[in-house]
Amino acid sequence: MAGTSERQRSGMASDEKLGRVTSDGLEPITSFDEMGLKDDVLRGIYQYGYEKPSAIQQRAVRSIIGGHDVIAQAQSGTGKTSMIALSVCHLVDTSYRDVQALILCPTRELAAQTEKLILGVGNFINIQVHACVGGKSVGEDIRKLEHGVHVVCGTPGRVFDMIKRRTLRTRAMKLLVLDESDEMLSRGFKDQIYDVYRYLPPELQVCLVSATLAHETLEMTKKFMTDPVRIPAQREI
Ligand SMILES: Nc1ncnc2c1ncn2[C@@H]1O[C@H](COP(=O)(O)OP(=O)(O)OP(=O)(O)O)[C@@H](O)[C@H]1O
Repeated sequence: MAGTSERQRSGMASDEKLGRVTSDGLEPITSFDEMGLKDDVLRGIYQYGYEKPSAIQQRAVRSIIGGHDVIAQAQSGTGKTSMIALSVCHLVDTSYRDVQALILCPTRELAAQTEKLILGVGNFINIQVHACVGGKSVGEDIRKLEHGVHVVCGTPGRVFDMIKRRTLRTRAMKLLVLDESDEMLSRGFKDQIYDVYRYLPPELQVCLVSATLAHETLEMTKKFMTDPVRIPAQREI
């Protein structure tokens, strides 16, 4: 998307292996106030108890909410799920009830945690979110999705099932997040991720969060992303 101008301004380097991917020159933003987040999302963040963004949040949120495709290298426990939650809360327009953001996760637990964080941070924007995961009642998924939600987080198999049934409508989707994509691939979700992707609109922002960037993850970034901004791994939260 508008990634080029940001890169040009900050004089970022390209990385041969990842193509036109950047890393250097993204100044950390050390306060949530400075990120350009909607006021009601900021209120939600502070009410949730966060005072200062973690290292990955300081580096990645601006690019995500600025509409860029982003590759964020982040381990568990670095605040990456909260980063996804607050970015999604900012990007979704809750004045209409279509699914605008889809977050694919490797496990049911991570999908549930993501749902909880979105509801927490989104407390003042009346955001509706549904965790769509295997092992839970299909009837409940259908009921929730037909009632209308802004965000779906889920495991690739169940999400694809809901898309095929046309219960999960993809027409208004503007953001796809692949959380722990290395883990999703190692759990054998590759085909389902590609199946889901084929149903999404072409004008789609894609963010990928992964601790490592394995060969298959790089392949996905090439297929799904345009000029991504890359945020390298950070050591501390
Ligand atoms: N900016 C922040 N300030 C204070 N605590 C935070 C902040 N961001 C995240 N946390 C807390 O740190 C812990 C890990 O955060 P989060 O779940 O967002 O990260 P994660 O990298 O996805 O980790 P995990 O995989 O362990 O859930 C949580 O307890 C969360 O509430």
